[in-house]
Amino acid sequence: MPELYVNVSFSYGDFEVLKNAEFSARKGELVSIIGPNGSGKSTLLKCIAGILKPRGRISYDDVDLVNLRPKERAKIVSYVPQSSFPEFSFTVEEFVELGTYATGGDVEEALRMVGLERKRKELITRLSGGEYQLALIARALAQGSDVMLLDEPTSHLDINHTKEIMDLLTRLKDEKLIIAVLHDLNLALNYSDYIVIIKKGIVVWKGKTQELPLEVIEEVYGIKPRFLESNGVRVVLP
Ligand SMILES: Nc1ncnc2c1ncn2[C@@H]1O[C@H](COP(=O)(O)OP(=O)(O)OP(=O)(O)O)[C@@H](O)[C@H]1O
Repeated sequence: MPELYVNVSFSYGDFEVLKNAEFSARKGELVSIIGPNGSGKSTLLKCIAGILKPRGRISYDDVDLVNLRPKERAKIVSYVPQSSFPEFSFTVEEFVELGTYATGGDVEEALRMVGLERKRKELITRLSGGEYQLALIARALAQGSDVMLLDEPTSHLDINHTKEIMDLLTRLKDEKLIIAVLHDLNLALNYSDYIVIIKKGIVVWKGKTQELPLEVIEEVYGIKPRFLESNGVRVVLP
């Protein structure tokens, strides 16, 4: 399976946010990036997406992504930003079509995969938060890229829509590498195959989800959470 390899450093001015942040992941995996607020998770995602230019190496299937032209990179990586209220009154269909600019991807298929076919003529400003998140994912899907990056795809969503998004990502990983920044540790523990934990710009732990020692969570977040474990489901309570 094609592999994404990341080993990057990045500074905003003099402030070094990422320090040789390194991990690798393969197509077919759902990877969660977790860590305390301000640890550099969004910055790492933006580096992989090509929005920020880091020092170091990012490659997919041995293709160097850091120096790839944006249009070429868009064929490999798509990015779903943190959801905020839409600024333009596109219809759902027009909005998803934006994703096809670089790659000529398939709007119909993207709408179908997220279940928004019947809302295609609706203005995105009239969608609910959950539907808008699906539209953002559809726009990224329309790029047809192998790697999909998502920054907090379930923030502001209720448990029903959170499940819908996580189940969707679980289906999508069959044909993609999905990397999501998540704040909710329980989603990370129960949906992802692989976890990358960042603290102060350093990858302090990475590995298969079931191998994550819960003490690492104590160390990283500096608290003593309560842990419950039942039938292979692990839950962390503050
Ligand atoms: N454009 C910017 N200019 C300067 N500093 C920035 C900029 N964007 C982020 N930072 C700083 O870089 C650090 C990492 O930010 P980043 O958003 O990557 O963290 P994060 O782990 O995603 O945080 P959160 O969990 O709170 O969303 C923070 O200290 C933040 O204040």
